[in-house]
Amino acid sequence: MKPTLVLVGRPNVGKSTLFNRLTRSRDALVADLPGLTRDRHYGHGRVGDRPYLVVDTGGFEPVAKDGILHEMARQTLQAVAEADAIVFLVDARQGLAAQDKIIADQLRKMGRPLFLAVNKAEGMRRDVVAAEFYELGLGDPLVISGAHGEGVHDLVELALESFPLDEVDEEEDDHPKIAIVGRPNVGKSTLVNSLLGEERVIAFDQPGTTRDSIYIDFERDSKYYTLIDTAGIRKRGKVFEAIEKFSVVKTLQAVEDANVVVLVLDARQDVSEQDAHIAGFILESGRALVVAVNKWDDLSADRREVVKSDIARKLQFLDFAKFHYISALQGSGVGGLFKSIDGAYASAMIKMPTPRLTRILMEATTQHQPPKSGPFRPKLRYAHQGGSNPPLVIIHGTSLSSLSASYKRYLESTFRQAFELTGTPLRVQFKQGHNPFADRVPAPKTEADEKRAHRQRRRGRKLYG
Ligand SMILES: Nc1nc2c(ncn2[C@@H]2O[C@H](COP(=O)(O)OP(=O)(O)OP(=O)(O)O)[C@@H](O)[C@H]2O)c(=O)[nH]1
Ligand SMILES: Nc1nc2c(ncn2[C@@H]2O[C@H](COP(=O)(O)OP(=O)(O)OP(=O)(O)O)[C@@H](O)[C@H]2O)c(=O)[nH]1
Repeated sequence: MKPTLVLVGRPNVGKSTLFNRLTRSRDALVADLPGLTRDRHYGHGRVGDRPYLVVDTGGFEPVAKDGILHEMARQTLQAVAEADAIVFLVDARQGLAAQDKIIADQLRKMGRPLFLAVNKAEGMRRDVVAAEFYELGLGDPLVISGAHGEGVHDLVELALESFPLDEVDEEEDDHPKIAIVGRPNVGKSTLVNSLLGEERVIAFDQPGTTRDSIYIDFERDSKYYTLIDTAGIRKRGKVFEAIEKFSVVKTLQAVEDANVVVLVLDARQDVSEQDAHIAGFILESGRALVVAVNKWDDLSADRREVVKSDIARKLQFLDFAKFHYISALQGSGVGGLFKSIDGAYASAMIKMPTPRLTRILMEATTQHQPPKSGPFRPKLRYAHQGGSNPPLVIIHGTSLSSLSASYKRYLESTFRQAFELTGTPLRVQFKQGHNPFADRVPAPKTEADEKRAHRQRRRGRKLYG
């Protein structure tokens, strides 16, 4: 599982600036999609060959006793408690604030690995900046500038140092691993009950046994599925109960771990910022997706039309996914949900043979040539599959850097149609072949090579000259 870094600190210390820097490389992947919020709080980061997840906890007001700030503080504390490493940001320019001490006290109690980062320190002397923050008793302050990227790499490397690199899970299961996610109160537990309640649950740990077992295997219509548990689901009598409430960190990790994500929305409420953040994260992760708009029973007929179009507009960037309008409470629409889960899983795991991919590519370029850019026309030579879940198509050729975004989209949708993909993103990558002429006369590398090449040229002249 990827380690999760959680950024905490009082408002305005530079958390979102740092967050953006840490997740920036992935941003390009999902940039400019209509409806996708730019102001995100969850994302993917990578340092060297180490991937990790980042959570920006937003403005943290630890003293709020009730209301929305209190609720935010509660969720922040939970994210912090579940973090693999906490990065606590303070502001070098403002110096040590009273609120920093309150937050530090709370964080210390969590017993998680904790890194104190003194931010906005560009152009300042490290030792001078660090000095006053020793008082927090959190060890050596790490002096950084999120805006300028100074010290950021070292900070992340240090924070991730003690986590083993994820070994790649080679063993491929042949059934979907499903994560059911959504913000608090949309009906996830009710849906889980309607799924598991009537189905044969194959392995289920009874109350009181290990809290770490997060996979629940079940069978439905003679097919196997694994549910990734985000809320510590336990069986009590006839029903299943969630022992924990909504958990950001577990949600993110479940999405990473799943093949297919079921995003649950509440039809009675507008698509919220939190819905959009979770949706954006799912998109970025590349997982297959089915959207379940829940509590549909509670809506009048004309209200339903309004809600449908509103959701479609706001979540336009998820248009590759199937949307289902369900009632978890009444168990209606759940069968259809499973059809889409199966379809999305099959699409996500599809095998695309090189000859077929290349043939589709050739047909596509014959129908529409890639437009010339400058003196060269991009030449697309062949395509092969580079991965699954999401399926990745790698196209090789020359002058590929001048391919336009719209031409890339054309290719993507051609592959998507040819393989009838549903419910999964498809990624297309372009690999520039090397210049074929450069390979003909390899450049001499050593003095001995140079002499050998010289001899060969002379011999060649004698023979043919
Ligand atoms: N000089 C300097 N300014 C910075 C740096 N990082 C962030 N800032 C500035 O600090 C201000 C707050 O930055 P944000 O990233 O929005 O801070 P935040 O902690 O996310 O704030 P909240 O969302 O209110 O919690 C902005 O004006 C940033 O431009 C830095 O490394 N150096
Ligand atoms: N009308 C209606 N109410 C529903 C439906 N599904 C769930 N609810 C109600 O919505 C409320 C929240 O449902 P939960 O299943 O606890 O929601 P959750 O997403 O698991 O909530 P957290 O555990 O807080 O993340 C409960 O009162 C449910 O009875 C539905 O299909 N229709």
